[in-house]
Amino acid sequence: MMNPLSVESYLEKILAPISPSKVVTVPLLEAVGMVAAEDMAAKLSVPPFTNSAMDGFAFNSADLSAELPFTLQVVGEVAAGSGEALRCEAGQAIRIMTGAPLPAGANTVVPVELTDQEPGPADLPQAVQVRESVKPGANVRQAGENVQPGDIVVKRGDVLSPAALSALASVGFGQVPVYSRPRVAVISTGDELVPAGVEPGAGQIPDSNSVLLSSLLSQQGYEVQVTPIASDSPEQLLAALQDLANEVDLIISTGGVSAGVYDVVKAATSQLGVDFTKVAMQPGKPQGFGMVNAAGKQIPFVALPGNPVSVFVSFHLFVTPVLATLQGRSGDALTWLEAKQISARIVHEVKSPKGRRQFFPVRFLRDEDGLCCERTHALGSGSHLVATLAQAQGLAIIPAETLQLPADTELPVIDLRLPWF
Ligand SMILES: Nc1nc2c(c(=O)[nH]1)N[C@H]1C(S)=C(S)[C@@H](COP(=O)(O)OP(=O)(O)OC[C@H]3O[C@@H](n4cnc5c(N)ncnc54)[C@H](O)[C@@H]3O)O[C@H]1N2
Ligand code: MOO
Repeated sequence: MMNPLSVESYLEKILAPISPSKVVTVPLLEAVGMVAAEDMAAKLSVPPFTNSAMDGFAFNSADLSAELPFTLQVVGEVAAGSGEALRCEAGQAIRIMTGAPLPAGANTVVPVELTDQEPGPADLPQAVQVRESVKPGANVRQAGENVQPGDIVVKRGDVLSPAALSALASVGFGQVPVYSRPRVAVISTGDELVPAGVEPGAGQIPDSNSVLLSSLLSQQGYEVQVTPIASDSPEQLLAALQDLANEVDLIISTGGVSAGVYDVVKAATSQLGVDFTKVAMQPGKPQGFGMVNAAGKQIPFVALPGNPVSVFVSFHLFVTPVLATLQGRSGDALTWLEAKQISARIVHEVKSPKGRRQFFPVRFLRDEDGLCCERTHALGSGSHLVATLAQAQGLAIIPAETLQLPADTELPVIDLRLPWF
């Protein structure tokens, strides 16, 4: 039997055949969380024109005097949004508002508080007395000092955060080319499952996996299609896959990947080229992945184990990077995962199985020594502990070679409170 793959090797294996989805152009207001499909070069400079950083009076620094106070004659006013061409001659000042274009001849602004004038609404004075010293060029924002036309503001593969979108707006864009957001299908398999809210009969349990996956996906902005529970019949599953391939860009199933007699996903999809592997992790050991040829296209198919905590852990470790790769995100999956890791002290002893990296749900606490965490249930990483997933804020990680750790050990923890994008 093959040795289990490491989490890293498995990730590399499943991401290798995935290429980004098609490019679409969307308005900035619809693009948050999507990934830029092109380098975006500024069309406008920022600032677009030289302007004042303060409400005050603009003048030429040649008029600065070491003798304070000194007086300038006020010859006009310029407010933000004004396109009026004003000129400031020697010995003159122009009243100016924050963001207003600096008049020709002026290169310095004195804030109103450093003059004899009262801040706030007031008639235009005939003269202004400057009472405190001002440096030449003070309070002036030069055109293009942030970026100039042609400067790259967002790179292909960057995730469009609210801040990135505001940057694009500021340099002249109203829309942006992005990789389309994948549509995702979720199939839970198992004859024992009944839909959430339906009273289970003998030997039956509620289907919590499809609720978990579809909610995780919709929380990240994906369009999700949940397929009514497929039975443990391979024919029915194959037919469902063919239908779904027409409508979605990724199919995720849960259950039926292990060594059971009725492991339907394994039985049905091995013939489609889906590869079933053991990964050296706990929970989440049995995993399946393949590019499935259906409806005339190749669709990534992720077959997760049925145990609910295994689904939760596998979603964060594998499905999220698959989705990020489908969306053309730059960089590599291990860096994305590392970006979600913090260090926290575990307040109790932990045990871990040999040869498998353990991921167990924790909640965060704070004590006199700072950030710490504790398991959400005394059974730690048990893959069936779905009811206490409600409290999971992080996934603590125990290295594969570690079997036991004392209380108060610092551990890496995937912080699930942080957004993936
Ligand atoms: N002989 C072996 N047995 C098992 C092995 C093994 O290596 N050898 N691996 C164990 C591990 S580890 C896992 S994980 C599971 C994976 O099992 P399957 O993917 O085949 O999943 P099922 O057998 O269908 O279900 C497992 C478990 O999860 C419950 N389940 C399934 N679907 C749902 C759902 N939608 N909502 C809630 N709960 C669900 C199901 O009732 C089972 O209790 O295999 C071990 N066995
Ligand atoms: O890998 Mo299984 O997910 O340990 O229970």
